[in-house]
Amino acid sequence: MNTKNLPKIELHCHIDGSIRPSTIFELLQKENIKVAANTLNEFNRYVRAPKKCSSLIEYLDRFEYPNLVMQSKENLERITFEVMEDAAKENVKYIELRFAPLLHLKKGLTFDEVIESVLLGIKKAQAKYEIFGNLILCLMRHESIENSLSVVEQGRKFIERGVVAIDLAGNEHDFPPEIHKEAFDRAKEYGYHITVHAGETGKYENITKSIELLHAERIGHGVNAKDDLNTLNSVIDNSIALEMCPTSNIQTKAVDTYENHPSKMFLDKKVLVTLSTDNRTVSNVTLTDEFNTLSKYSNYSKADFKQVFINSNNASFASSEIKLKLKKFIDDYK
Ligand SMILES: O=c1[nH]cnc2c1ncn2[C@H]1C[C@H](O)[C@@H](CO)O1
Ligand SMILES: [Zn+2]
Repeated sequence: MNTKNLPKIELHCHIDGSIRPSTIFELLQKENIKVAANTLNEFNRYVRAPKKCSSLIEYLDRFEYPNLVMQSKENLERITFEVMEDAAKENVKYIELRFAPLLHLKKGLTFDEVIESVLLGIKKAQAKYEIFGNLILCLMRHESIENSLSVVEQGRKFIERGVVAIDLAGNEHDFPPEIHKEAFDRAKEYGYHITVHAGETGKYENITKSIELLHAERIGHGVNAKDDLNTLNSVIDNSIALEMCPTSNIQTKAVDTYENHPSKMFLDKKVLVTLSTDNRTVSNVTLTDEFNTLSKYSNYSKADFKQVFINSNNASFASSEIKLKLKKFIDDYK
């Protein structure tokens, strides 16, 4: 099966975890920022996580250098364009990119400038390639509720202009979902879609909490639903799509091996499984790589990948017009 040619949809891709290492290295040098490496080869290990980290916390360490070069309009636009370009070149037809806007205000950009630069990168990539994109704003678990509310408030004017949803990301182990409930109540009121990282390396209870308290329509990862039947049933009964990212899950120790990753078992139980990279650079994967790994270790067939496309399209936060265009890609694929 040629998985590269398969039309694909990616719903869970962090911009800051998906910048080309060569771009990060180039921009750090251009901006005279000290780097602990002399060559790109040496630099790679600072932005790519080991195959197995000690925990999600070690994985999240790899976002330090990317953040340093995401503090200007030009860089934000270029980086976003390149992530879309890389995705388009492996037949991703629609991508929902995400990032945490408050992490990009360190060198004087305003919130609006940050969002506008990223949206411009998306727009330029859409003009050049056969790919559509939308943007999800991440609230960070360790940050204050005031900061979360401020993202929801300031992002509001960008709904319908490319911003489609609010997410909760970061250290799940120490910061349960309910801390940010007020921000998610407000997000729902304002008409954002909602997705929440849950059941990645935290407790499976975070999945039902995210659905019931934070109004999640989709769950980022959700692997821990394998450990509790009531949780899995709640995912199925509420038609919650899971944004599953196998390689990232192994790195963060959410799952021990590819063979034990639950995505195929969930798919066979009619869970709305979708597949993504999470972080193309930090996890050193493309979506094609993920598909190849799944066909090797989890026995995914072409029909399974088509079902994943259909699930992803239905669960996407795209307009009905875009969804219709995307449907045609899979209907036409033989
Ligand atoms: O897999 C993840 N789990 C939780 N948080 C994550 C993951 N990958 C990236 N992040 C965090 C680090 C980024 O700086 C932030 C926004 O993209 O989201
Ligand atoms: Zn993620």
